[in-house]
Amino acid sequence: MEPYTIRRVIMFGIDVFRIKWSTWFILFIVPIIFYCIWIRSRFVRLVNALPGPKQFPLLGNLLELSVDYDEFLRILTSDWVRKYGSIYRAWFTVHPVIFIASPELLEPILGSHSLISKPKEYQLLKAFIGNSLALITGDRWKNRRRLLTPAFHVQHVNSFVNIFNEKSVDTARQMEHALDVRDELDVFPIVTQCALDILCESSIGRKTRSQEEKDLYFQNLHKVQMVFMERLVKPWLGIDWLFQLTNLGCLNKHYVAAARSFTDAVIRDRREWLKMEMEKYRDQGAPQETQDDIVNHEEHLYQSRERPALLDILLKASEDGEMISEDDIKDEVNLFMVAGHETTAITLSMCLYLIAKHPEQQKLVMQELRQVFDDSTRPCSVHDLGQLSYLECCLKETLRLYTPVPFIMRYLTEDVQTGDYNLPKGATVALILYSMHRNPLFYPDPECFKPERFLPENSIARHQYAFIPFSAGPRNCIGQKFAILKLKVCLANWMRRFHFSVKDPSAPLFVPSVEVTLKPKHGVHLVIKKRSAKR
Ligand code: HEM
Repeated sequence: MEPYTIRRVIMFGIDVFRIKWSTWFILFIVPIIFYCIWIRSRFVRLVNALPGPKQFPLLGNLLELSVDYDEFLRILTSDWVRKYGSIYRAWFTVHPVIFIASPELLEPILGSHSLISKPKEYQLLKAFIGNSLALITGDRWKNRRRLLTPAFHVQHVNSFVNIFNEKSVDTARQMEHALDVRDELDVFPIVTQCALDILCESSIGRKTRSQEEKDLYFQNLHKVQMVFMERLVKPWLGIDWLFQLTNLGCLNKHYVAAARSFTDAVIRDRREWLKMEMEKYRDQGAPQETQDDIVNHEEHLYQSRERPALLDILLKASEDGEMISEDDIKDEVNLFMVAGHETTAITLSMCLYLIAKHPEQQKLVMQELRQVFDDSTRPCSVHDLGQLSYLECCLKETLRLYTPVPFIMRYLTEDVQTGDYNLPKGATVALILYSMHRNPLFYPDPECFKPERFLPENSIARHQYAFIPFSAGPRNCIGQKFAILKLKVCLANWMRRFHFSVKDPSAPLFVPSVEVTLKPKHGVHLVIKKRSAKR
C-alpha cells in the first residue's frame, strides 16, 4: 500500500474514533450529566420528600404500573393510598405525578383561582376535543367559561325539564318493550342512549341522529377512550410523533374522525334548521320586511325554547365576531357531548343498581315519590323535583361510591404549600376523588350504600371538599345543575313505573372499570317489573 494511502486510512480511523467519542459523549455522557444535575434539583428533592414507592433511575415506577387498566387504577387508588397515605408521588419514567386523596390537602389547589392549568396528560385527548373548555387555560379559558356559563344558569336549565321528561319516558317505553322478551335487562346501553338523546336535544340540537349513527358514535367513543388509557399507561405512546407511527396511532386517527363526524352532522343539522326557519320567515313576511325585522327574528330564534342553549351561544358568538372559530365550536360540541352524557349515564345506571340491591332504600324513595306524585305517572315539574330530597341523597351516595370522574388533574404553575409539604411549580397533581369518597374518616363503613349520610343533619360537620364529584373551585363542572336535574327527572320517571331488583342479592357489588370516566365492566343487569295501577 502506498504511504499516502496508509496515512489516509490512519487519518480516517482517527476521525471515526473522534466522531465515535463525540457521538458517545453527546448520546450518553451529556444526558448522564444532565440527569445527575436534575436528580439533585430542588424540583426532584421536593417531589421525593413525599412518600411513595421506590423508583428506578429513568424508569421510575413504570415496571410496577405496566399492568392492565383495572390493575393500574387499583394500585393508584387503593394499594398505594393505603400504603403511603393521602399524599404520595409516583414516577412515570422521569415525569412525577403527585397523588392526593384528602380534602384538606387538595383544597389549596382546587380552591385557587390561579391554579387552573391542566397537565400534559389531558393533551392526549386533544385530537378529539381540541381546544375546548376542558383543555384550554389562562385568559382563553376564562373568556370561554364566561361565554358558556349563561347556558347553564338555573332558569335556562329548568326550561329543559320537558325534554328530560319526554326522553326518559321514551326510555321507559323501551324498557317495557324489552321486558316482553326477558325480565332481566342490561340497563347501561339503554340509559346511555337516553343520556345522549337528552344532551343532543337540550344543549346541542333538536334532532338526534339515526340509531346506526348513534351506535357507531358510542363504539368510536369507547375506542378513543381505550387508546387514551393505553397512552396513559405506556408513557412512550404519549410522545406524539412516535405514537403517530404506531398502528394504534393510525387506528386512533380513524376512531377520532368517525366520532367527530357524528357531532359535525349534529351541528350541520342545526345550521340547516336555522337556515330553513329564516327562509320560511322571509317567505311569509317578504316585501315590506326590513333588515331590523330580520335581525329581530334571528334574535328570537336564538332565544326560543326550541333552540338549544349551548350551540346557540357558540353560533351567535362566532357570528358576532367573538374569538371563536368554526373548529372551536366543533371542539366544544364534542366536549359537551362526551362530558355531558357519559357521566350522567353511569350515575343513572349505578343509582338504579344500588337501589335494586337495597330494597329498604327503594321503599323509602317510593314513599317520597308517592307523597309528591300520588300514584300518577304525570311529568315531573321543577317544583316536584325540589321535594325529592331522599332521592337526592341516593344520587349523592351513588356519586360518592361510583364517582364518574375518578381523577382530576392540575399542573402547578406555582409552588403550593399543603399540609407539611411544599409541592414544586411544574409538578403534575392527580386528585383521587374516588379514594377520597371512600375515606372512612368521613364515611364510616365506606363500602356501604347509606343515602342517609347526605341528610343535612349528617352533612354539616363534613369538610366541604370531602364530597366533590363535580370537582370544586373555579374550574368545577359547568354542567352540575343540568346533571342533577336530569338525573332526578329520569329516576323519578323510571322508579314510578318499575320495581328494580337484582337476580342474586348476595352477589358482591360489581367491579367498575375505568376509561376516562368510570364504566360498568360487565354492564348493569337488573330484574325489572312493571308497577301496577298508574293513572
Ligand atoms: C354526573 C354528572 C357529571 C359529573 C360527575 C361531572 C364531573 C365533572 C368533573 C369532576 C369535572 C372537572 C374535571 C377537571 O377538573 O378536570 C367536570 C368538568 C366539566 N364538565 Fe362535568 N360532570 C357531570 C356532568 C356534566 C354535564 C351534564 C355537562 C354538560 C352538559 C358537563 C360538562 C363539563 C365541562 C364542559 C367541564 C369542563 C369545565 C372546565 O374545565 O371549565 N358535565 N365535570
